[in-house]
Amino acid sequence: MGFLQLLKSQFLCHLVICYVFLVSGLIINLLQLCTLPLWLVSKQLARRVNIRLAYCIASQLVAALEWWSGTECTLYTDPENYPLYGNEKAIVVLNHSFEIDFLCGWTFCERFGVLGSSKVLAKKELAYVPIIGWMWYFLEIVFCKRKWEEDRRTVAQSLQNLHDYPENYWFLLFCEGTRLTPKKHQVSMQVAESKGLPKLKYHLLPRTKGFWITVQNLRGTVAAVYDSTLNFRNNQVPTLLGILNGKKYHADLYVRRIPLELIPEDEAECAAWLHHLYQEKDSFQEHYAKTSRFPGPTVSPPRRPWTLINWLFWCCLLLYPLGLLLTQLISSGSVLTIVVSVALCTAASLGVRWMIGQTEINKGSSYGNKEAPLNNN
Ligand SMILES: CCCCC/C=C\C/C=C\CCCCCCCC(=O)SCCNC(=O)CCNC(=O)[C@H](O)C(C)(C)COP(=O)(O)OP(=O)(O)OC[C@H]1O[C@@H](n2cnc3c(N)ncnc32)[C@H](O)[C@@H]1OP(=O)(O)O
Ligand SMILES: CCCCCCCCCCCCCCCCCC(=O)OC[C@@H](O)COP(=O)(O)O
Repeated sequence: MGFLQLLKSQFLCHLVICYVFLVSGLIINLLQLCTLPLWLVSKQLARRVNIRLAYCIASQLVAALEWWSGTECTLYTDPENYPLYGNEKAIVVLNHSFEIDFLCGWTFCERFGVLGSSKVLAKKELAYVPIIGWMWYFLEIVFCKRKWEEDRRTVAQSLQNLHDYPENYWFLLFCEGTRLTPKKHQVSMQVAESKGLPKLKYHLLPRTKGFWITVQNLRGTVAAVYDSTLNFRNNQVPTLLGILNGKKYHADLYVRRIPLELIPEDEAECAAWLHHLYQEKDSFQEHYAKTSRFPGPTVSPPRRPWTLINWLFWCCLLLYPLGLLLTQLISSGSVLTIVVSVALCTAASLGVRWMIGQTEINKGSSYGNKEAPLNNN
């Protein structure tokens, strides 16, 4: 192990990174709160300001992936469509089997200039995650309870609100609805069987209602669906803790652009279309398992310096006062102050560990474990 790699695995480094993320995140959340009056004056300006503020948070995690861990991202796609990426609004359909799939998604958003405005249909529980969840509130992220009877109205309303969104965005949909586990796969294949649908080897059976309602409500606004299939080289199982430890991964993403007009309007036809899409996605994963690549030509969209610049900015801004505080603390010699400070640091690191836990599959929800979902946690 080289010196740099050893350094990246040190707990002290992780503490510093988490401190910068936590404090800058809370400052940005506060700034976002300050934009509330602006919504009354100019909604579009408030949205544009919030896109930039959100970029300052999300890009720190992207910087950790692309600059700290040095993870590489290769895109397999039709070169004819490449110039459209980032220059139109799109719905992204992605497989949900990796703990950092959302972060790879963000990384591609960053490289095509839509990171700040990127959106997702997310489970409601994530709205309460400090910093990221609070940031999403100001980005008009669409939340669902994964209870259709309640979601059909609220999700449609939130999607309608995006009609006059002033900047291009990618709207991410994990149609599987939950992360893939052997148990959830087994249950979902029983459902597939009961519905007379072909079994999938690498995916859960997609939930079709969220896709249909998204397509219907964003018609006329969004130009295309980007069918995206993600995998990692050499059977890597990437984690956020791995990224924090500086572990390098290699992500491969296969993207097909499907014009929105090609997607059926009728609910049943749209559902059948999505099931067929997942059967195709399954065959792409089979191809990957056999050949270690997706079909078609590759391109590696380059990483941009902005995520690093933003990260270094916050480090410079926040590490100096931390240094001053520590010096004062040690020179004060007060045992009580030192004990309180250590307790605060411990609480903060436990908080960050809890946030990282939100990304871990083994701490995931029980949604999809039973044919009729009983609860969401
Ligand atoms: C590559 C570029 C990437 C770009 C990235 C862009 C943006 C990035 C932005 C942000 C990044 C951060 C990401 C954060 C990630 C957070 C993601 C999540 O939170 S995923 C969870 C929430 N999302 C979803 O669930 C979406 C999919 N779900 C749906 O669409 C659902 O239909 C629903 C709308 C949520 C409603 O769910 P509900 O359970 O109430 O209803 P369903 O219709 O789904 O269920 C009943 C239906 O399903 C059948 N059934 C029962 N059991 C199962 C089972 N185990 N598997 C499959 N199907 C099952 C049941 O028979 C019913 O069938 P029917 O419809 O025929 O009646
Ligand atoms: C700069 C680096 C700083 C690192 C510090 C650590 C920061 C921690 C950040 C935590 C980010 C939290 C964002 C949560 C996104 C999780 C996305 C996700 O994958 O959700 C799962 C759901 O889709 C389905 O849930 P399940 O039903 O599988 O359960």
